[in-house]
Amino acid sequence: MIAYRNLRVALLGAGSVGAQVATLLTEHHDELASRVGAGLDLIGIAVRDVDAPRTAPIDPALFTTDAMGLIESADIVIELMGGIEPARSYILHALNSGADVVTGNKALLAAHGPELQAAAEQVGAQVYYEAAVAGAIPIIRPLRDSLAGDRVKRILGIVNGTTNFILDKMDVEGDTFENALAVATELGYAEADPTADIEGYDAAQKAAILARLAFHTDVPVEAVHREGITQITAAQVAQAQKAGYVVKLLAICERITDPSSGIDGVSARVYPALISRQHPLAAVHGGKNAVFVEAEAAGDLMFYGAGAGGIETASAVLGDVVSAARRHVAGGPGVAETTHANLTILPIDSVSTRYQITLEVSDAPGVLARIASLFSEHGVSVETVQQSIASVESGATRPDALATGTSESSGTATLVIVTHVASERALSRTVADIADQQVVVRVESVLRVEGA
Ligand SMILES: NC(=O)C1=CN([C@@H]2O[C@H](COP(=O)(O)OP(=O)(O)OC[C@H]3O[C@@H](n4cnc5c(N)ncnc54)[C@H](O)[C@@H]3O)[C@@H](O)[C@H]2O)C=CC1
Ligand SMILES: N[C@@H](CC=O)C(=O)O
Ligand code: NA
Repeated sequence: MIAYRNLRVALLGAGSVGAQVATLLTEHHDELASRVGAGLDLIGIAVRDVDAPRTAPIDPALFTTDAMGLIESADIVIELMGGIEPARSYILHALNSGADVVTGNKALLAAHGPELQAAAEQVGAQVYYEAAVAGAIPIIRPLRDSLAGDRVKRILGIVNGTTNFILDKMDVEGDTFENALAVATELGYAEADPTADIEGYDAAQKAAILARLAFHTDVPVEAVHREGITQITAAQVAQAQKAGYVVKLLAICERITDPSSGIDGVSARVYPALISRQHPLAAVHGGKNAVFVEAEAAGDLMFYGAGAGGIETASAVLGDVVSAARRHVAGGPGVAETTHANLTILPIDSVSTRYQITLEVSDAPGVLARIASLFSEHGVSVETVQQSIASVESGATRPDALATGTSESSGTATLVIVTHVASERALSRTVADIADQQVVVRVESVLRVEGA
């Protein structure tokens, strides 16, 4: 039985996600009302242009350009416009007007999360943002609530659908980067400016949000080390495949200790990395996302599903709307988010991981021994070395002459070296010294190997 008055819901933005939220709120009105114990009435949708053509069947009477007026009449405000302003001002206005806020705006949360949380706390309201990380996948609540009694050690996340789609198409179909990006954009995965996806900004925003929840520490998005996928070539993807790896853009949030200073802290970083084809994240194809959480007591957990897409993301938004509505009905404060741990955010130099280094070197006796000695001088232990040798006449490859030092060729060879865990500092010094060697034609790539 529904005893509580109907709750007034305002929606800001009617794009890919907003239009789906409006449709679901309307079509599922009675079902949602019985779950919440109160009707959820969509009272208006703030848009830029009330006459713009819409693909979703939404009552045109709901559209308004008066966002502030709409916010002031609402119990729950759903922000799905994206961007920093006016979204930030609208959300602050909503909180100060006593409304709870639901948003999917990771760019805003990564840049102004602490300000919004403080504003919510001050008035006893709450900001809900399950849609902001990994779309439909429940990951905010699991980190904030389900794992609140555990200690998270590390998160490895595929949190950007666009880049996973591109890398997967290059891996599975041998597609080009450009073509795969065009398809991802057509499917509605990419941000309005896809630079946010392919240069890793979107994943870095999500990493900042995840690290904050996992380690109870504010993590400014500027402190997240970020590398995108634009430097990844078809040749690297093919070589990874041959070696039993797959290239994925990973967001990594980890408790680490700096090997030089001994400072204990948090690393948040985004880069394309190799992971073994045996790792569960290797099976995340297309635009799907997955977040692999390693916790002290729970062990390994993986959260998998649709990280992007209008209707899929609308599911996460509606879940938050129901939570907000239930809190209105039941009363009481919002769920606390703590940042009391206040850990140091460590730079990329403090990280230790495994690496794959690909070199083009002179095909001459003694070269391998020289390269190996440089790794050893810097304390970087080598796990495997593979080589192929380009024939000067044909350009074809033949295996292994360089290892035995028997080649008389004046051509070049490709060396693929995988290290054991080494510090980023030691590795970059090693690579700098290698690049200075006369026998080294070029350092083709240095990729981190994650997931061990
Ligand atoms: N599309 C997706 O798969 C996902 C999107 N998100 C996030 O959800 C939010 C919405 O994303 P989309 O729906 O994809 O974006 P979109 O670009 O399709 O829709 C945004 C809508 O807001 C409108 N808008 C912008 N500024 C406005 C203003 N000042 N007043 C009124 N309307 C305004 C735009 O005209 C547009 O119709 C973003 O923060 C995005 O990062 C999160 C997870 C997945
Ligand atoms: N552009 C993003 C959309 C969801 O956050 C992505 O590709 O994952
Ligand atoms: Na989510």
